[in-house]
Amino acid sequence: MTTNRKAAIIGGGVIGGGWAARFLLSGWDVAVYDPDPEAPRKVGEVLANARAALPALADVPMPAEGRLTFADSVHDAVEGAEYIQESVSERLDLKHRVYAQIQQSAPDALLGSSTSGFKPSELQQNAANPAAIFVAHPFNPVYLLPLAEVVPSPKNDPEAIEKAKEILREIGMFPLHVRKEIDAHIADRFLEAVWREALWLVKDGIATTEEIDEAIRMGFGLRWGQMGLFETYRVAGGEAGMKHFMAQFGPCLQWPWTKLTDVPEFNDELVDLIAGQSDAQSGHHSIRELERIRDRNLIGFLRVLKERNWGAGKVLLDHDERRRMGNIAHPTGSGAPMVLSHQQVLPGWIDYNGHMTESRYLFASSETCDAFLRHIGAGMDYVAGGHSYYTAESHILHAGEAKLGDRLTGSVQVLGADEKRLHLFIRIEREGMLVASVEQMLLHVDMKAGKSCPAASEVLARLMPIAEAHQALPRPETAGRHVGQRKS
Ligand SMILES: NC(=O)C1=CN([C@@H]2O[C@H](COP(=O)(O)OP(=O)(O)OC[C@H]3O[C@@H](n4cnc5c(N)ncnc54)[C@H](O)[C@@H]3O)[C@@H](O)[C@H]2O)C=CC1
Ligand SMILES: C[N+](C)(C)CC(=O)CC(=O)[O-]
Repeated sequence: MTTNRKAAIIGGGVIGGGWAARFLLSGWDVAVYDPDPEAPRKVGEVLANARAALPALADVPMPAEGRLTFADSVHDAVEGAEYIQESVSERLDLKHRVYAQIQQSAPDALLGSSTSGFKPSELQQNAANPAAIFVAHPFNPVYLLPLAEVVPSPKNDPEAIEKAKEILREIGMFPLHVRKEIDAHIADRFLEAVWREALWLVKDGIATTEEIDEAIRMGFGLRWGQMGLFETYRVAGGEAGMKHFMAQFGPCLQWPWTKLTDVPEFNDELVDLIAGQSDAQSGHHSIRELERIRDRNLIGFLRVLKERNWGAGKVLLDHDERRRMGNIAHPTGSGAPMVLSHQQVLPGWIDYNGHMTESRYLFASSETCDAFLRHIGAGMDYVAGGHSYYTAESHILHAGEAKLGDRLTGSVQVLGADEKRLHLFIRIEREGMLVASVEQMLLHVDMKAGKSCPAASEVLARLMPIAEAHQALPRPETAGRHVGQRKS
C-alpha cells in the first residue's frame, strides 16, 4: 500500500477550505485544524463546490482524492505533514501564536501563510525557525485560480522556497515568486487601489456597487483575465505600442482622475452604504449560489484559455502534461498491446444522452496515438524539425458506454508499418472491458513540402521492432471492418 503525501491546513475558513480542497483533489491527505465547531461543515461545502468544478478543467485523470481529517490540535494536524499552510484570520498576533504551536511539533516543515498583506519578515518575528515560514498568498477560489504569490524574506533558504514552489506546481498552481517583500505583495497592492477608488465612487454617490461591477465585467475585467494590464495597454497604443500609449495617457497621471492614496473614512455609515447596495444587487442569491455561478464562469474562461495555450490556460495544459507523464509506466513493445494512456471521463465530456460524447472517443484515441508517437521519437521536437505523422483514415467502433468518472486506458497494437505508413489499432477500455476501438492509418509527412516521405531512421529504428513483435499478436476481429448494414 502506498501512503499519500500529507498537507496540514491551519484555519479552515474560506481560504483554508479552498487549500484543503486543492490538496485533496490533487491526491494529498489533508488534516485541518480550526477550533470553530462549524469548520467541518464549511470546509465540506467548499469541497463540494471544488469537486464539481476542478475536474472540469482537467483533460487527464484526476488522482484518487486524498483523505480529509479534522484534527483536535495543531500538533495532530501537522504531525507527518510535508507542507503546512496557515490560513487563520488576518491578525499578526494570532499568526505568531499559531506558528509557535506549529513549530513546537514541526519546526522544519515548510510553512506557507495565506496572508493577504503581512510581509514574511513580519510573520517570522520571534519564530523558533523563521527560515521555514514564507508567504504563499492564494486567490479565491483557491481550488480554481492558479496564482499563489510566493514571498520569501532574506531569512528563507532559497532551496526550501524552490521546494515549496514545486509543491504548489504539483497541485496545479502558478507560484509567482515575489522577489522583494512588500506590504500586500503585488496583486493585493493593485486590488487595494481599485477597492479604494470603488469605495470613493460609492461614498461620493457617483456610482452604485452594481454600476461599478458592470463597468468592470462588461469591459476591462474581461481583458485583464487574458492579457493583464501592460499587454492590454500595449495593444491599446496601436501600431506604435507602449511608447505611444504612454505619450498619450501619461499626462493624465497629473489630472484629478484618481484620489490616489486618500482613503475614505472607514465607519459604520460607509459599511452600511456598501453592504446595503451589495444586498440590493446580489442578495437574491445565497453566497453558495454565487460561488457556483462564479465557478462555472471561471471554468468557461479557463477552458477557452486552455484551448489557446494562453495565460492561466497554459498552466492547466502544463499541469495535465505533468500528470500524463506521471500516469504512464514505460511500456515495452513486446508481447502485448502497449498501454499508453490513462484518462478519466470528465464532466465536459458528457452529452445529452448522459454518456461520453462521441468526439471524446476520438480524443481518447488520439491521446493514446500521440503517446505512441512520442514513444517512437516522433513527439513535439520531431514535429518542430518539420516532420510528423498525419492521420489519413480512422474508423471508430463503439462497443460500450463510458460514463462520468469512468477511468479509461488506451492501448496500441501496431497492425503494420513501413517507412511511410503506420497502421494502428487502438483500444479504449474500462476495467478491461472494451468501450471503443479506433483503427487508424497514419502517413509520415514532410510538413513543409506537404508530401509523404520516409520517417527518420531513428524513428524507424524504434518503430520497426515494435511492429515486428506485434505481428505475433492475434489480429483484432474487427480490424478492417467497414461501416455497412448486415444483409438479412
Ligand atoms: N478571503 C479572501 O478573499 C482571502 C483571504 N486571504 C487570507 O487568508 C487568511 C484567512 O482568511 P479567510 O479564510 O478569508 O478568513 P476566514 O475568516 O474565512 O477564516 C479564518 C479561519 O481561521 C480560524 N482560526 C482562528 N483562530 C485560529 C487558530 N488559533 N487556529 C486555527 N484556526 C483559527 C477561524 O475559526 C476561521 O475559520 C487571511 O490571512 C487572509 O488575509 C488570502 C487570499 C484571499
Ligand atoms: C480582499 N483580500 C485582500 C483578502 C483579497 C486577497 O487577498 C486575494 C483575493 O482573492 O482577491
